[in-house]
Amino acid sequence: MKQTIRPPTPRGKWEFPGGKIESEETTEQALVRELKEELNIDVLKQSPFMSLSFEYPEKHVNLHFQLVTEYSGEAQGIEGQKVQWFNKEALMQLTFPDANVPVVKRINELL
Ligand SMILES: Nc1nc2c([nH]c(=O)n2[C@H]2C[C@H](O)[C@@H](COP(=O)(O)OP(=O)(O)OP(=O)(O)O)O2)c(=O)[nH]1
Ligand SMILES: [Mg+2]
Repeated sequence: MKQTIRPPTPRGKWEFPGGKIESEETTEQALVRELKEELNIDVLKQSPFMSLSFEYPEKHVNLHFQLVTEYSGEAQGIEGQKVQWFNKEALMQLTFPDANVPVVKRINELL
């Protein structure tokens, strides 16, 4: 069974690991950097999974979700955050930020 990892959040909901793309970076480079910084893993293979825009009351976000199919190392919450692997059934029971609803739906359908 395919599993998906999510890291913690200061915002009280489960989130996928990741963060803001810096101005000189591609999406792929940003993911490699963020997963090293947040989980101490090295991403070896990734591909686009879904992109979307969402309006929170306080901000607009453009989110690019990537599917990581190969990595080395063992995921750890090295920034002190809670990290856990969930299978798909457990994933569907979690509470995510509102912007994540379409991606969780697509995980349910495709993975
Ligand atoms: N990482 C992550 N961010 C998400 C998700 N869903 C969602 O709406 N967001 C939003 C929240 C934030 O506005 C933005 C990502 O910010 P972030 O806090 O992860 O950024 P970062 O790692 O660069 O952290 P920082 O240095 O700015 O503290 O995207 C998600 O599943 N994962
Ligand atoms: Mg982050």
